[in-house]
Amino acid sequence: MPTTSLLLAWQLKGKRVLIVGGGDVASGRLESILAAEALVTLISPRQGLHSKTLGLLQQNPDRILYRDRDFSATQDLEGIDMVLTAIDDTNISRSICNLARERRIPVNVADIPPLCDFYFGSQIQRGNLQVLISTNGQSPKLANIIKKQIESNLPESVAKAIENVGALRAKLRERAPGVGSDVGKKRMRWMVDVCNKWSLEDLALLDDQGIEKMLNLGWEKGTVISTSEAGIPTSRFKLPEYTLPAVAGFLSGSLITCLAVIARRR
Ligand SMILES: C[C@@]1(CC(=O)O)C2=NC(=C\c3[nH]c(c(CCC(=O)O)c3CC(=O)O)Cc3[nH]c(c(CC(=O)O)c3CCC(=O)O)/C=C3\N/C(=C\2)[C@@H](CCC(=O)O)[C@]3(C)CC(=O)O)/[C@H]1CCC(=O)O
Ligand SMILES: NC(=O)c1ccc[n+]([C@@H]2O[C@H](COP(=O)([O-])OP(=O)(O)OC[C@H]3O[C@@H](n4cnc5c(N)ncnc54)[C@H](O)[C@@H]3O)[C@@H](O)[C@H]2O)c1
Repeated sequence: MPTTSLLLAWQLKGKRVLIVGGGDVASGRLESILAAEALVTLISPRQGLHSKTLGLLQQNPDRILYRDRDFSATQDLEGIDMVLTAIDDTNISRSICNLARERRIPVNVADIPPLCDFYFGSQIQRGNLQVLISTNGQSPKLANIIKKQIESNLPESVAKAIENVGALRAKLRERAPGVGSDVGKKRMRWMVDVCNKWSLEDLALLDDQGIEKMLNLGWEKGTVISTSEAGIPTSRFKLPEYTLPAVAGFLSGSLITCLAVIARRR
């Protein structure tokens, strides 16, 4: 078995991230870092900025501290929690990496694995769902292809189901607060039962009234109610997505066979 990476969901909100470079790759890094609500320092001469980097700079003037110059010195690393470089000069990248490591600041140098404390991966995002595909540095392009395969198999309802379960959990915590206590154990058991009993499609249909019913009629009595008890239409008898193409395929196949038989008889 290969040595693996530790995959985590890094909470960057309010942390300061330094991005060195403003080209195509840096623009992707910048977009992801802004989505994580980090504070960004971007160092890159204006004339080399990619149009996407420029657009993000213009849209987020309060969240990006922009320096229109090359990376200069150790002062650029003061107060920084994470360093990302995406420049086309390996020697400068190596020296920035060394400076960051001396200060124990995690660093990623795009495309140079030995200079990375962590790798980026191919990402799927659907609302609060994030999936990271990493090939452990072996093949970024395959990571991108695998991402598309996973994406095409994700149910439509997944983002909504996650959002609704998040709302249910928040309401449950208001009703039964406390951490690490017996009520905490009961809460967790009940949430596990809800997620096991209700399908993703059903959870995606849950509304505020349904949540109230689940809590009043279910949680309070130590049980999980059904979708009909919660007053939401059941999705159980929905035809699977592949039904229509399968039926169409079967019918056209039968038609072609019939025509072939008729033609042969003539
Ligand atoms: C996933 C993605 C995320 C992102 O960067 O955001 C990402 N690379 C992407 C694209 C991509 N990169 C390259 C190609 C050309 C095809 C090819 O070479 O295969 C393509 C495809 C394309 O361009 O279409 C070239 C390349 N990349 C690295 C090396 C060096 C080496 O392997 O030694 C070389 C060779 C340089 C050379 O030959 O000179 C290294 C890394 N690239 C990583 C991430 C990390 C490992 C990810 C993993 O574990 O899977 C790692 C280790 C470090 C890092 O940069 O974090 C993003 C796709 C996002 C998406 O679209 O879904
Ligand atoms: N991991 C990946 O997904 C991936 C994919 C393609 C390329 N890359 C690598 O990422 C690097 C950047 O690629 P790109 O296409 O964005 O390059 P690019 O040439 O478009 O952009 C480089 C940027 O860095 C800036 N720059 C150069 N020296 C600088 C310095 N000393 N200080 C601050 N800014 C400086 C330039 O002005 C420019 O904005 C390359 O080394 C490339 O090999 C990585």
